[in-house]
Amino acid sequence: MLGALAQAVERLPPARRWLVGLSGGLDSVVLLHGLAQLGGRVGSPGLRAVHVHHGLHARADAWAQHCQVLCDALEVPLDVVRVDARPHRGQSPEAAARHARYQALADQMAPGDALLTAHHRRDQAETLLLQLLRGAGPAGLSAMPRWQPHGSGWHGRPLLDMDRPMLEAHARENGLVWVEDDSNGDLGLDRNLLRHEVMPRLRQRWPSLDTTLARAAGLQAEAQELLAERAREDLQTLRGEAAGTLSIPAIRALRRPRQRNALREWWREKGLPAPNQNRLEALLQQIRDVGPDSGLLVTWPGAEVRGYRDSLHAMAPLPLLDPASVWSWDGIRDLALPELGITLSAQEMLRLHGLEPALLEPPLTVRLRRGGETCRLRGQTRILKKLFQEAGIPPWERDRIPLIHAGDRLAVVWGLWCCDLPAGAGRR
Ligand SMILES: Nc1ncnc2c1ncn2[C@@H]1O[C@H](COP(=O)(O)OP(=O)(O)OP(=O)(O)O)[C@@H](O)[C@H]1O
Repeated sequence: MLGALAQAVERLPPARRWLVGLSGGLDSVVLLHGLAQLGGRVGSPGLRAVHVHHGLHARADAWAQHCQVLCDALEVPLDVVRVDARPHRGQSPEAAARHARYQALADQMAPGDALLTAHHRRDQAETLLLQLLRGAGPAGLSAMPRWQPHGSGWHGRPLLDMDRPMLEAHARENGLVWVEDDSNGDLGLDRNLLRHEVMPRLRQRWPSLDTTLARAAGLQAEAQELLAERAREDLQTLRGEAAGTLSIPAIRALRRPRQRNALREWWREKGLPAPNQNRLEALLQQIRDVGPDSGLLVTWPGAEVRGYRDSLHAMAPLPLLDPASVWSWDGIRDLALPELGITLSAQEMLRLHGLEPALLEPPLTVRLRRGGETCRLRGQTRILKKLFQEAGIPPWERDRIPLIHAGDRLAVVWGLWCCDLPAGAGRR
């Protein structure tokens, strides 16, 4: 096992430090033990273990304690991180725990760190089958890569080419002790049903099932890489006018499979979840049918796509805002507006607008657009809506732009215009 592990880690990118995700189960105990044994080699990165305490199981404290005993014996530092793994509406408890776990593990990573988990070949085979049963395409059927970017570094799986019996043998030979999670026996969970009932039956007939399925996953990963390459090429020609947008007419000119392929890559690059098949088809239909400015909008959990003029915009769902919101600003200290994703500062005001906010007529208030606002530009009074239209600002952005008022006058449309001020006021 150690020889295979040494080879596997040599194929991983360099790292300053390895953080091992230690559940206390057999797989991660073997991984940590193996890495600790290799640790004496010249040039090995520093080693640290992280145990995520989900607080969900009656024995959760005992698992954390078990990890501590093991790490003390191996002289590997351990961090026990507690997380809130309560599921959101519509989320399964397993998905919530998994999400909280990977977030907590990513939070522990410093630049140059690598997260290592103990997924092995059987996990890979199960993942492929689960994805197949969900109707996944090549991206899902690629299952788990040997490594991928994660947090501020990367996430590697050095046991991915190893069989479970090899890990068990290593544990036996070294007298390792591990904990069993009794939820692993719950056949109500899809993965457990596959693991305990379906795969053993398949393995009787096809003894090298795990290797064969892992090979199929590798072939899918290769096909997916080519699709992603094609998508990246297509995205170059699809770029819309505004940064990060796509041109609707250019998308229309592609055949449907290429449209789908390019859009999936676009969401992936933006870190947004892809929609399910129904939502994707609804979007493609709107792309085909809507005219400019007819309000293309398709939403799904975690993302929304909107059309404005000829461009397609994708974003995380916009939080609802109260148009009556008013913030007061002293024009000196930074004013964070998290609902708008903006922080106002005197320095930024000077940079963007050449204005010293503290010199504006007090009190300074920040408001949102309610309709009917005007701004004097170069001596001419203009309706704000018209200015937004001329500048091509999409409607959903217009309502989120801070409007800084000096007394009762609109003085600054943040990032865009500085409305005419009485001679000399506020300007440096
Ligand atoms: N509580 C935990 N704390 C730290 N690391 C963990 C914890 N649970 C699991 N891990 C790491 O994640 C690996 C996979 O664990 P497990 O198979 O239970 O995950 P899963 O829920 O099936 O999801 P996935 O396989 O997608 O991570 C483990 O081998 C271990 O390295």
